[in-house]
Amino acid sequence: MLRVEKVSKHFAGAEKGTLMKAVDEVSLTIQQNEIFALIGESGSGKSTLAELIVGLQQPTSGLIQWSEELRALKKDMPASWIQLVFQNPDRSMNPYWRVKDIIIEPLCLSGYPKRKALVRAEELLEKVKLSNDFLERYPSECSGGQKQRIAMARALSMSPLLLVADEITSALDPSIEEEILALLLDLKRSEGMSILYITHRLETISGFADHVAVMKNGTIQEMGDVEAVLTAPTSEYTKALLRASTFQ
Ligand SMILES: Nc1ncnc2c1ncn2[C@@H]1O[C@H](COP(=O)(O)OP(=O)(O)OP(=O)(O)O)[C@@H](O)[C@H]1O
Repeated sequence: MLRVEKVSKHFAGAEKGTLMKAVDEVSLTIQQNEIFALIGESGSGKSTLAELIVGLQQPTSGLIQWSEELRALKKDMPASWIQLVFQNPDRSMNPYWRVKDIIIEPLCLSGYPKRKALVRAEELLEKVKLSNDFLERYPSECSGGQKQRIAMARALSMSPLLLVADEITSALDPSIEEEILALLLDLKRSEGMSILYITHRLETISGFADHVAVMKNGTIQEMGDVEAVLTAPTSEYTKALLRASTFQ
């Protein structure tokens, strides 16, 4: 569905004349209706790759392309086909707005009449398993897990083909993290979308993601079917990550 081909993002390094290769010649394909996990330690290049995919940064070289069928469907790819949810939902929420206004903003910006958008907001809250009374709340009246659900409802309002979830459970308690992962699985099934799930926690992806790419220093060390990578890793780096995680 979305092909990332030999994509690099280089920055000027700390020392004069050096390069920081945040992402270096990364290639991967995200299929329709799959959860693709991107795993790696802090600084491995996950967020930079996510921002390249979403279009928030431009690659130094390489290509990021929708499949031919999708390109044929729409000549110019609308940015709304990819939505991003961050680790910190407060980054994308105006604290002075009620939840209903936060959720309907992308719809209204794309020309949806407000009354229709409000009806849609109720449906979206239902999809992320929050009751209607959240519509009138402010973000400060919601927990971290509830705010992540609201951020997801807002992202879903644009019916994305790909949802990029960047460390969205890192700041949550393990039980809330489990609930959010179950919700993502549900959404993959009900909405038929793909999810790029970025995390440094290898132990969260078993039984959840379909494919995984393991990143280190801007490059992919290993990639494949999740259960195969977790049970029979081939790279020394993945083996070390597995030893350090609580995954058995
Ligand atoms: N604008 C920039 N200028 C220079 N270096 C950058 C820039 N953005 C990122 N980097 C560097 O690129 C590397 C990858 O950063 P990135 O944020 O993608 O890693 P990450 O795996 O997402 O880490 P984390 O899990 O901590 O967010 C890091 O060494 C970072 O310091």
